[in-house]
Amino acid sequence: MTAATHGPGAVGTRGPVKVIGAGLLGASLGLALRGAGVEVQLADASPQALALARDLGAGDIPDPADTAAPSIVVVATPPDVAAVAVIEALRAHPGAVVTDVASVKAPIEEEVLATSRPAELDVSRYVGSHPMAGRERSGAAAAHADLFAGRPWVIVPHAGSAEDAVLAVRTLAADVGSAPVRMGASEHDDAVALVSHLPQLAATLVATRLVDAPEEALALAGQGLRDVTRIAASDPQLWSTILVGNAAPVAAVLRQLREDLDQLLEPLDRSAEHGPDAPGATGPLAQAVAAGNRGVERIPGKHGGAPRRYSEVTALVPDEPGALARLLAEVGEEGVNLEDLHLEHSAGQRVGLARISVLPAAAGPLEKALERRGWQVVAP
Ligand SMILES: NC(=O)c1ccc[n+]([C@@H]2O[C@H](COP(=O)([O-])OP(=O)(O)OC[C@H]3O[C@@H](n4cnc5c(N)ncnc54)[C@H](O)[C@@H]3O)[C@@H](O)[C@H]2O)c1
Ligand SMILES: O=C(O)C(=O)C[C@]1(C(=O)O)C=C[C@@H](O)C=C1
Repeated sequence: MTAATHGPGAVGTRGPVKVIGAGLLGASLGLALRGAGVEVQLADASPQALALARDLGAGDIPDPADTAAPSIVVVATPPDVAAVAVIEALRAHPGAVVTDVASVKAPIEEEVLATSRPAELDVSRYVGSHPMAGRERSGAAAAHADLFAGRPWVIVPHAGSAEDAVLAVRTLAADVGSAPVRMGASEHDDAVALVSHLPQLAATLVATRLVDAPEEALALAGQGLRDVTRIAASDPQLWSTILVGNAAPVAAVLRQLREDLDQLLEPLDRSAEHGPDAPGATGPLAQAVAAGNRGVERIPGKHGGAPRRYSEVTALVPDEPGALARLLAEVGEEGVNLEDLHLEHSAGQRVGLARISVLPAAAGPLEKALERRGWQVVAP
């Protein structure tokens, strides 16, 4: 795995950084910045959330009477309260650059610019942003310092953002291992409707089909179902706020999906009625799957470069404490970089399947090495 930070001394961000909203995103940022030697001040509307983030090492809770002025304030609250928090931060910290990490950008930008009177508030210090990094769990307990490593971080200046403020947010993103990408707010919102909000809803809809499914069917679930439903476990409150914030672009991509669904139903209904050899049934289905092949090929590799295929090495892991940690440690001892990891548990089995993604050249030697070390390696 890639280290999130470059260690103390190699970062450009001048602290302290104040993080408002110490949940998954805020605490992960705090952990990454502190790992890089940057001072982090935490704030949260929930005293318990704040204490948890502090206890996990994401930052300090400064004494208001004795606090150094932050150079950057990062608002990591839910999107519906982000604009108000940005405005309050611009007022409370007149020397600071202020950014937010909310998943939608245009409504927040509009609210900040509309609410602010330029005479009393310097909105040139506000630059919206959005790290394309996260997970299906909320709160500081799910945070980790590597969250941003290798992921795009969208920098979304408004027309009046000062270039030195843009640079400060870019530097912050780069300091936690992200790749900064500059975009306008609407361009960003259209893009995430397709690459983030549509997948969330697709996963949600597929998982919803499981709610009343028979236990016997669920017991057969394999990696395919797990691959497409991981993010269906996301926080309903956060996601409903994201979706209403980006309603028009999300509705537009959902309508396209509905058209695709209707086109799939036609050959299926024909086959169901006239049998699998019915004229005009197989062709459209093959075309639909082939179109998906072309789409998936276009998803960039995890470091934002060209798509790159990894090879999978699959090992059986006994369901006992420490077994997975031992396997991963041994992969490291073999000098192999773990590109990704999926765990599969079969109902009623006392073993799990650990699917380890590695560079293709490393797969064969790793399989042999793991077998030598006593692991049972199975065909992927
Ligand atoms: N979860 C993801 O995968 C992800 C990824 C990228 C960006 N984001 C964005 O990051 C932001 C935070 O998401 P999260 O997943 O960390 O949520 P979270 O629920 O884990 O954390 C949000 C925190 O904000 C606090 N909070 C709420 N209102 C507040 C207020 N008015 N002032 C101060 N604190 C307040 C909450 O108590 C909570 O601790 C959201 O805007 C979200 O759209 C989330
Ligand atoms: O990996 C995940 O769990 C995510 O879904 C993270 C994800 C995404 O869609 O990529 C989700 C929402 C955020 O706004 C940014 C990142």
